[in-house]
Amino acid sequence: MESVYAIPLHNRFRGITVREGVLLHGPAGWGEFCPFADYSDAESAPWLAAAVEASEVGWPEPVRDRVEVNTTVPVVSPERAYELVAASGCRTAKVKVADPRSSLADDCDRVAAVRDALGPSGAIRIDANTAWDVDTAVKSIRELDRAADRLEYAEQPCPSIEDLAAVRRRVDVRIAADESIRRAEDPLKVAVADAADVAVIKVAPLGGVRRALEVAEACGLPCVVSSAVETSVGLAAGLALAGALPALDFACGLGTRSLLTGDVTSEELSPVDGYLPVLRTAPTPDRFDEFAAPEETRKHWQARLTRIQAL
Ligand SMILES: O=C(O)CCC(=O)c1ccccc1C(=O)O
Ligand SMILES: [Mg+2]
Repeated sequence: MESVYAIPLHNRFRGITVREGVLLHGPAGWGEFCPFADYSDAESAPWLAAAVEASEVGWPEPVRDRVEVNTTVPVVSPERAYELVAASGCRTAKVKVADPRSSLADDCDRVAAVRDALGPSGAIRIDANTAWDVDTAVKSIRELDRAADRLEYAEQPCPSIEDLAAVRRRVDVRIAADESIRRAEDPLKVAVADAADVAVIKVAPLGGVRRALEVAEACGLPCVVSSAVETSVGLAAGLALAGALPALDFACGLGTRSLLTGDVTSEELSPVDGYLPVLRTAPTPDRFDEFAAPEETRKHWQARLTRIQAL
């Protein structure tokens, strides 16, 4: 059984305004298949493996029952950033920076507003999604570190591992690797230990909770589990991973439910006081029906699913 959803976002995120995907049901429960539109079939195959693991196999036993999460701040005005962070209840915020629509000065203003909202005990991390070259990264990270009155880490400032390592040698802010791991040809083989202080681990692009646990172990760094902005069905897979990691030293990027205008279930995984429970969720008809995708979208996803199953 399959169900295709289409849920608008509150703000543009990663260039998209509507999140789409398919929910798959099997003997182990519900899984979510939602590679972004620009992902090739080959790159989408691990996303399907993750959804099949969720619905057919299930996940390892967790070692904790709740996970601290960050709130995620898209490219919005400082006023809006302040409101989002204040309303989140989280003590850690991740701020998207280096977007084509915002200058370094805009990013500094947004980060300063987030510091105001969190207070001095909060933690602020930034995510540049590979936007900078080494020199721009060094300059920008130093300025943002000042504007934030200390950054916890800077996520993927540059595209290549070599450039991450070069930036890491020149700034005293921790560096986190995300795209370097999740878009790697063989995530089990990427040596990020000299290039990063933190590994961002995502269930779907790595092919499931078990496979992500292997990648986490192989990289030998403290891990942050992040979402791909899934519904609460997909977020539960991230929570299963965060719940099963032997050590969890940083807040996870799983507080993304609030980026979507709705959910497919009434058992929503929205953080309370900065924490999410390690729970599984199933879609509920009352909520799913509101976001059931139109016919054309359903056909598109059915075709995509069939092609990737045949790989
Ligand atoms: O980590 C978070 O706080 C949210 C997840 C997030 O930022 C993200 C979501 C979808 C695609 C890419 C990314 C990213 O971390 O780059
Ligand atoms: Mg990232």
